[in-house]
Amino acid sequence: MTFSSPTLRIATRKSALALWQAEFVKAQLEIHHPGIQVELVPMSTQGDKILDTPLAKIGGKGLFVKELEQAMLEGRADIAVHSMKDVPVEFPEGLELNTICEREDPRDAFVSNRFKTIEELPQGAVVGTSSLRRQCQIRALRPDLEIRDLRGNVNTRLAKLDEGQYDAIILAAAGLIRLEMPQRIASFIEPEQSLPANGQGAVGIECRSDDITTKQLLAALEHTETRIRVLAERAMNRRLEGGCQVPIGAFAQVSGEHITIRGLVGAIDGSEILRDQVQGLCADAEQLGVELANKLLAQGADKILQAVYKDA
Ligand SMILES: NCc1[nH]cc(CCC(=O)O)c1CC(=O)O
Repeated sequence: MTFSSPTLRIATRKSALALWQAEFVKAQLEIHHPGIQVELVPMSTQGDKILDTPLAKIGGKGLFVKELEQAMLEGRADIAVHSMKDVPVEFPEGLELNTICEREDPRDAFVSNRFKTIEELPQGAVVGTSSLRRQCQIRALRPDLEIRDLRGNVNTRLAKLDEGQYDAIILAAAGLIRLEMPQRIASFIEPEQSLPANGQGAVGIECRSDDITTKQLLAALEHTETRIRVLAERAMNRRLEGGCQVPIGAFAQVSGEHITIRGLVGAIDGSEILRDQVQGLCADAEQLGVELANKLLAQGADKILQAVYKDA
């Protein structure tokens, strides 16, 4: 299909990873729709500006997406490309999460210049992560380690590791793979040790609900299996009322018509970790996510989460 319509504008954050994802969507659109004009509209979000405070303390859902959404609502951009992990579960009136692209490796990565795995770290080693989810799972595995806050985009975090501020850091494998730094991954952390965040490794595209032309263009970028998995994971988070800064893991896998979803809620100090899983048909993915959340709530997840929100 060839195009003579106006330029499609992509609102994006300016971090290397955000730009990579926006360029990826641009390239995909150009492959599927020869002749289309696509342009990036880079902007800073609140989450990019506040760099000195742990994310868990700033709170507020959608720290990294609000400015992008404003641009779409005001007609300065047509779509926004997000890491699904950072996208709030609810959308503002007039906007929708239209497309979910194929997922990259969803696992967390152990990154260190001296050690290969968490097990190899010496007693009391310093591990950098600002994610409450990663923090509680690492603490449960290795209570002796010292967890220190680590903010900034992927390159900033790597620079802090290289300066020697940490013995190891934990990052999403997807970011390192996309930024062509897979050699930085000392080892992948399996979901049994660190259950990924909902949506980790997946890219989503948001647009105005009434923009039929754009939606037709985006249809080619949709990846059905990823959508099923991510919607199941997000349904679990939504039921637990978890924003993006919570000690919650959610990870779904699909095999044929069946889906298995694993969920985790942890106390930040790793003293208590609740795990559960559900299985069923892909067609029931979101209901199963809710069911999984209910199982975790029945185990006492609400008590753990209330304590987290109170301390934040
Ligand atoms: N919270 C920041 C963020 N959002 C998405 C990714 C990685 C890429 C992805 O999950 O798609 C990262 C960095 C990280 O967690 O290491």
